[in-house]
Amino acid sequence: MLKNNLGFPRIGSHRQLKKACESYWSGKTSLSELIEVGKKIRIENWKLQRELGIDLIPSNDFSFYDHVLDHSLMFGVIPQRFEVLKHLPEADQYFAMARGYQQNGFDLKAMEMTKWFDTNYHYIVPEFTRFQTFKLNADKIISEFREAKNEGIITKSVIIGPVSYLLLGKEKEEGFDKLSLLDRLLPVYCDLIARLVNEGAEWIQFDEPFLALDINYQTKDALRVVYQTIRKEFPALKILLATYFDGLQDNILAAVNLPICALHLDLVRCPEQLEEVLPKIPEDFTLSLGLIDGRNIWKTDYQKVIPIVEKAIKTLGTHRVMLAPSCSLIHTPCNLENETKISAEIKDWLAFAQQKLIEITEIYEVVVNQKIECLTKNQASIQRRQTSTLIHKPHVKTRVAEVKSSDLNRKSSFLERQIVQKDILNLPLFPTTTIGSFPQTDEIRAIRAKFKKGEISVVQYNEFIKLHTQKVVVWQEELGFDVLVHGEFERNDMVEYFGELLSGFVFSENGWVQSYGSRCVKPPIIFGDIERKTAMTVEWSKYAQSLTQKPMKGMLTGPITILQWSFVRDDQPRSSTMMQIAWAIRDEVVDLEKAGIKIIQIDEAALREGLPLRQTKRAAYLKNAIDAFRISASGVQDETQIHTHMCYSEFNDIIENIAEMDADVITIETSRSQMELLEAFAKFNYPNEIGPGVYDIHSPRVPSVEEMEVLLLKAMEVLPAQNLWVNPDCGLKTRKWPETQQALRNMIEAAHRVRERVTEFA
Ligand SMILES: Nc1nc2c(c(=O)[nH]1)N[C@@H](CNc1ccc(C(=O)N[C@@H](CCC(=O)N[C@@H](CCC(=O)N[C@@H](CCC(=O)O)C(=O)O)C(=O)O)C(=O)O)cc1)CN2
Ligand code: MET
Ligand SMILES: [Zn+2]
Repeated sequence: MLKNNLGFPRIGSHRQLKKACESYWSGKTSLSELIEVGKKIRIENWKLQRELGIDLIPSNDFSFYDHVLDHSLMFGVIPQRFEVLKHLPEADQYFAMARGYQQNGFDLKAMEMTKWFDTNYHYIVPEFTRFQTFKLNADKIISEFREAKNEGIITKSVIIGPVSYLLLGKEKEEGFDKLSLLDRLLPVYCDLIARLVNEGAEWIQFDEPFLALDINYQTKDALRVVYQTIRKEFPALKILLATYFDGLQDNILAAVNLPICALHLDLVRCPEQLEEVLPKIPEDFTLSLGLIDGRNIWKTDYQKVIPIVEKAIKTLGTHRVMLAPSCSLIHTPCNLENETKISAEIKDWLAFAQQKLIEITEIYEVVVNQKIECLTKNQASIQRRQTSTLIHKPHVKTRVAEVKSSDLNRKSSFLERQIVQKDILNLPLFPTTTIGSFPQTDEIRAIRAKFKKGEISVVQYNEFIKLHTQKVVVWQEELGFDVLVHGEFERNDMVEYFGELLSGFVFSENGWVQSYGSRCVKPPIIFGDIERKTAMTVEWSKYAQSLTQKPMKGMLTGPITILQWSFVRDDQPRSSTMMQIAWAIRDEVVDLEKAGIKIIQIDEAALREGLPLRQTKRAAYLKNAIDAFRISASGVQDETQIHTHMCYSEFNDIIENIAEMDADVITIETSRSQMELLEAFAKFNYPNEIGPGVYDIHSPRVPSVEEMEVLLLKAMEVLPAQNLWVNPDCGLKTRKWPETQQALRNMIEAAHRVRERVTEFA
């Protein structure tokens, strides 16, 4: 029974990779220093996994920015516009594709970025053209394989399977289907495999997560062709095909009929599938049981898992079963041992990536070597959690249980509210605003770190934050914004900040998880019933409003997003936890209104991401999610304008649900995709107001006045001008000040130009 790992966090246990990348980008360190940091992380990870007893240790799970972009480079899928950078070191071309490039007279937009399935990880979307060609560049994967081999480890290279790689991409021209590129891509995969086999590879892991999604017969056919071809060319190769994030369901036959050696199943997301898959598994086929949750941080209950392992063994025999995490461990933090502040009682309930690998070994020991003490120890923890007095608060549960329909509805319809709001707010056509945060400078982070360490007092810290808030308010007024924000300088992260103020959460010091590129998050851990202890944002919003006559937006994170970006307790339905958060946010919204705040934004950046991958589960999720948002937003008078914000939202398929949220204004991501999304809003006759992002804030590139004007004109073609707002795609916390100032100045100018045009027409 092999112990199989699908992927290990690559950022380093103390975010070494983040620091090294950012330092290289800012010109402070050399490329060779960056490469060295990467190498060190990889070698540490491999050695660690070997020490922990993992048999199938992954390689090529490392990436300097994103593993999908690595594949695009590996296959020469480089958009034409980056050709002009051919003279640069490959690393710089790579980072240019990820981040855009605005130097030395060049001005290249970054490639699109989107969510990796239902996670908070973002990948760079491959861009395919009709006549797309592929050319192998296997340097990275081969050199990583060799690196590990030098350490005496024959790794299992991890690659995205050809079908999933194509499906992850986007057709940049009309009139072709990306799957039709398979004929040209497959030979290049075969060349790649040949190279790996030549180096001594035994196992290769092909990730085909789409097999766990709703796919059509063409896709199943493509999978068949791919793996038959590979099998034919490499009869001795051990192909492990990994699926994750959901169950195979109607794709079971398609999967088990593939000529592969091993199939990995996510038995955390879909434990039911085992029953159906087991009898269909062909002879000599190994099953990798994904039993350790790669998407959460709770200790595995061995008593629940071991019978599953035994069942698989009974049908297949020990040698045809593997133990594994449910998916790659990049979605969990590295090491619980680095936590010093989580109370001993709660720490006892948790497992981070490293501990999850230990769990695999322990389960193996219990099953194979009857090492019962591992089980006994595990059961004691599980029981301590179940009986802990920290978790349950009856009054919270009661409040959530007693929802009335009036709790879910604003007092009047949108059209009625719009009239009173227009009257009170008196905003011009195309009102300008931003999404909330302004640059979180190193200075601000350093001061917060000092405050957290107790080196400065709360008074000193608050004075410092107030000063920055005041500066940004003055600056927005000077620039001519219509609706202002306070900048969110007091927040470490839009979810962690609220978690810290609510009960039922704990926090790690080092529990970082990669979100995109060098950006990481430290998801709070929800262990118990959630309650608002005191007002969370009112003082900051009141202070910011006191500095200006213009409306100051109150800024909150919504229940869906707080849930989605936390590690959520697994002892009650997620929807119950979401409703508890919804009530806490509602109380805050009402308090903001009482404090004189006229516009309140409730960010639901993660609404789309939380959407189940399988169609059949979507309606139930959406019902709960929309209810939760409505509970949080409906406590106010008609006069109070509720905004919501979503980023990276491919929500063509859920536009009706977005309308049901009934936010007075929604701001959304659209700039990287050139307003493509708006057609969905137009087709649906979306009734409420919309701010389509015209400035892509995920890139340091400064957009010109003209290009934002063009985007606004495009928006006007499909949506009524009186419903349009002008704003960036998302918050500005990750940006630097100079580019932010320039870009926003251009944005305001673009809004003015469009206003003039419209008045000329009128
Ligand atoms: N949770 C979440 N998910 C999200 C987003 C988001 O904003 N939050 N946005 C979307 C895009 N994803 C993003 C993810 C992370 C960041 C981001 O900026 N992360 C920061 C960390 C934010 C943070 O927690 N900051 C803390 C800790 C900062 C820190 O690194 N402190 C230093 C100490 C500082 C010093 O002494 O100088 C350290 O610990 O080493 C703070 O400000 O207090 C980063 O990677 O740099 C942005 C967008 C989608 N998903
Ligand atoms: N209000 C938040 C901000 O501006 C919304 C971000 S969505 C990831 O940073
Ligand atoms: Zn956003």
